[in-house]
Amino acid sequence: MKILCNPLFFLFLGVCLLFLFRVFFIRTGLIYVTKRCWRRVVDCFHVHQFYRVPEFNENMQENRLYCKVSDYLHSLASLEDSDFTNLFTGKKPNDIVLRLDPNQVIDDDFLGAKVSWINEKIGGDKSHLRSFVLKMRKTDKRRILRPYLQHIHTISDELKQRNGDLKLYMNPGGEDHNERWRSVSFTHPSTFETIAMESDLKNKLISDLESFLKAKQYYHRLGRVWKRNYLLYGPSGTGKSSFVSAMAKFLNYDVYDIDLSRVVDDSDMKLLLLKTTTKSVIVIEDLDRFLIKKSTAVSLSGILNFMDGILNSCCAEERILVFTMNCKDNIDPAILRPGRIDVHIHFPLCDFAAFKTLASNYLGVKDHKLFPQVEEMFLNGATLSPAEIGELMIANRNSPSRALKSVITALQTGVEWRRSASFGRRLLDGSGTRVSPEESDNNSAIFSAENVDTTKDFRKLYGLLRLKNKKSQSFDLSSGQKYL
Ligand SMILES: Nc1ncnc2c1ncn2[C@@H]1O[C@H](COP(=O)(O)OP(=O)(O)OP(=O)(O)O)[C@@H](O)[C@H]1O
Ligand SMILES: [Mg+2]
Repeated sequence: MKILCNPLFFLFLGVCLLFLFRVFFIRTGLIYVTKRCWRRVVDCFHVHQFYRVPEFNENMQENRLYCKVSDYLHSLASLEDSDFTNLFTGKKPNDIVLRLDPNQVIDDDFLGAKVSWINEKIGGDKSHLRSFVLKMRKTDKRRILRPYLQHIHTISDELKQRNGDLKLYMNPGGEDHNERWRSVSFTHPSTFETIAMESDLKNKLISDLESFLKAKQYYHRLGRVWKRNYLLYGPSGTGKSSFVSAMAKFLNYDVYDIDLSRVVDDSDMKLLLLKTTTKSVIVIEDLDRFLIKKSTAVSLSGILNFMDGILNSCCAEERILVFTMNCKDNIDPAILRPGRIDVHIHFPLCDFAAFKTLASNYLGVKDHKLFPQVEEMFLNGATLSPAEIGELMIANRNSPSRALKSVITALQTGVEWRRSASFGRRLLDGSGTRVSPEESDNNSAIFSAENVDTTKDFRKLYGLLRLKNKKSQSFDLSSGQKYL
């Protein structure tokens, strides 16, 4: 009984009880319920302000801020405290990425103020419309709103820069107007370093892109839309698509790849454009094929309007438009006039300088005793596309000598191949460009631009070459052609 009168006993009992409470609260998770209730109580004494960041604006264009907020929130450690998150595999095989489930709340602190975000799905479960809603105390609003939004911009830009997280958007076509663009991560490995191209030209193009990036005020002063149109033209397998990737990576822009065969009409094309975002490279590949064969539902004036930027003036700016073609000879001059195309870039077949870049990139060889022989062959007019040479080098990457020998054989073969092809009709123009389908349709299917990709032909040829090499060192082109 005496012990009950001892204050130390009560102190000890109190500590024990507190400890047990704590263990009980943490073990059972009641701590979270308590925290939440406490927060609700505190919230009752504050007036809040809400800001919605919808995924699309009233023109149904993607809201860039939504993407930035999404990137920012998904980088927060407090994402793990959210009640419901989805788990996905990341870029690396063992990476696990957390994604907020709809209608979940995520908390954040900024300059001592507490804010929360709700990942809302507008219009029920079947809806595609999403938004983030920011909730902050009115008393904090004036102090933190602007710096907080600026902070989100900065962090999301840094994240994008660090992760190289670019997106490739494709138009799937079809009826679903909410899904004009479908995106995947843009992982094309080409950069300006890996592209074999005359170094002066490459440097000029890089500085052209750099000066475009700095020219916002200049374009606005002239009353022009801040955009630049490039035409990349040259034979198949010379690096046009790879160059687009290099541009996008250099600029850190997303890529919108418009498949003209899936565009239903001119207004569909307009809507596609309206739904592209600023800081993007918009690409139309093989424009010559669509124009010559008229295999797209988009009219010439639809394409011209797009190139002029009349439509773009009502959309976001800071964008690059790129058109690729195999040959621009038969193209309506209206398409190519200055203003519609700002920069024309020719992608030729390989010369010796480009070959050396490829040898260095693919084989790690800067010099070799077979180089003079290869150089002589180029000087004598032999040539292949960089894609063709790249294929041979990849196939023989373990033995540079074998790779170079196979390139020499292929160069010889290529000369004979092209010579034999030119007996009947001219199939290649001066720069090695394939002629149009109309010009070549009486010739063998091998050279028909619409059916045959030179690279694929060459792979078949090369497959044959390897088979034959096992039996004998010589390669009979005429017999090879029978198999093509
Ligand atoms: N100039 C080059 N430098 C380095 N690699 C190249 C070059 N040209 C082509 N290649 C390689 O060849 C392959 C095909 O190139 P790419 O797709 O860029 O050619 P393309 O000109 O777009 O052809 P197409 O007209 O058929 O679309 C790629 O894997 C690329 O790495
Ligand atoms: Mg291409």
